[in-house]
Amino acid sequence: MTFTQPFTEQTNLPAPVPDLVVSGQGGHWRVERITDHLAQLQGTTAGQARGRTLNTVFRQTLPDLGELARDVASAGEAVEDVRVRMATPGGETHLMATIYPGGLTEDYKGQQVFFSFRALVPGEDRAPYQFHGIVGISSAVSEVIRKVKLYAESDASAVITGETGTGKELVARALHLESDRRSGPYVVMNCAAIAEELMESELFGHEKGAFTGALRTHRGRFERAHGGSLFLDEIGDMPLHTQSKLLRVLEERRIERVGGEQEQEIDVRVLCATNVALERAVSEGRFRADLYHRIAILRIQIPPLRERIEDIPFLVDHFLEMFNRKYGRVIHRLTPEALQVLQAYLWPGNIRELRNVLERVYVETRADVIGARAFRDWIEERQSFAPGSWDLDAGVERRRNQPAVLTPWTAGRGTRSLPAGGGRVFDAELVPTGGESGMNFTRRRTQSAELDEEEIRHAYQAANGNLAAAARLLGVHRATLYRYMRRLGLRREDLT
Ligand SMILES: Nc1ncnc2c1ncn2[C@@H]1O[C@H](COP(=O)(O)OP(=O)(O)OP(=O)(O)O)[C@@H](O)[C@H]1O
Repeated sequence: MTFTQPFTEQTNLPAPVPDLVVSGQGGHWRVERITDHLAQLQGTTAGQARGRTLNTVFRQTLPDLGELARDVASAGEAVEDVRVRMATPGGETHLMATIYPGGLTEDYKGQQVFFSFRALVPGEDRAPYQFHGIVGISSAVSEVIRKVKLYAESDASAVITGETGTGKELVARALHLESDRRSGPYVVMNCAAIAEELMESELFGHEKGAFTGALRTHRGRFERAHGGSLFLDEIGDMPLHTQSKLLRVLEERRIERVGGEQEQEIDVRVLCATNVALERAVSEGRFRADLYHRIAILRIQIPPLRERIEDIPFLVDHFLEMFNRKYGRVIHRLTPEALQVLQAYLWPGNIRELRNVLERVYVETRADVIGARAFRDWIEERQSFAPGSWDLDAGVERRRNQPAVLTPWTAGRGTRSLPAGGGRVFDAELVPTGGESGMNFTRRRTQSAELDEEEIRHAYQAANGNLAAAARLLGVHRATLYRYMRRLGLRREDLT
């Protein structure tokens, strides 16, 4: 299928010919032109779509088309081959987009942005992204990579947010390696791992005798990162007085060692990561608002692994290759059943946890394929240590028509109460049915784990109409609550 169809009305557009032209200012985009083909994909016609706001024509895309338009308009440069997941009236479709800036609108008040889309070519739909060690197939990973490429050209500070183990440091390193600073040093400092009283000397260095125990002159991380990038991990844990000093350094581009009398110029790009919401820390007075605005000029959000379980098979292959090199053996793959077990887990520790579990199972396995049974001990530990880590729906939903693979050793344990922030213990009762070495299981939902309309309504009202809060009250992930609502045909209006 060729997606792009030339516009008849306009002949002098740069190649490739756009399927969509939007114009706007201040982040509000309207559809100027659209091909019939693309409009039909959204259940409308080109005539009806023209003049409407972008997000009423394209209700749900990942990445968001408006955000792509904004990035391209402000950078003034085209971005090629962005994989876009697009909700359509009949389901969803994946397309490759090229987006390029189109200059000012006729009234000089706004900007135009062009999109051209193409269908994925065979092979492209299954080839994972591999970018400075970042592996994945999901639109979320594609979006992260797109932002890294875009932000690598800037020298502004960036904040990378995401739960623990989602790959924030990997992304920071990729930002450094993609930037003009790649041949300079890349220095890391974890703010949570350094005692408060040592933090300033770690960052800015100290002179000999500056304080008791300062036996030698010490170069700080800023000095060591001169000409390169400094990655400040867990910036949310930085004490307030150090935040003030950091802000001054970022503004003046000069540092002074603790106990020193001379300032020196530094040329460092600061990249930060946090797994706490900095906005909340600002509103609670734990993080300086001015520093927040200074460092959060560019932001990259990495979604948790449970929201992109399609990445799991590719991450598994990536880690198996890594362990094959490390241990000098060859394990080819996981069985589909083993993959299903991994995809049903909520991964509170995200990709780090996945890598660690795989390494343990790798070391314990003598065969060249790893089956579901190999994960038995780990699952048992997880069940007792962190109940609430399994959302069997998450793994099951994308593989409708296949039996869910669960584990016999967890069967019939029922629902327990939750740790803070956790989900339910089991969303299902686990029933062995034979299969791979007796390891195939069908899923049977337990009474207590099933959410019904009344329970959802109750939680929704108790949470004052906030679905995320209602999900927390119910002890399920927000995505799980949405799934239940869809399944029960419930809309928000039905819950009031
Ligand atoms: N997309 C990915 N592809 C391959 N490996 C990944 C990916 N994301 C993370 N990893 C690996 O997972 C592990 C954890 O990643 P990383 O240390 O970057 O996470 P983090 O978000 O910085 O964690 P924390 O918040 O705990 O510091 C690393 O071994 C990293 O290489």
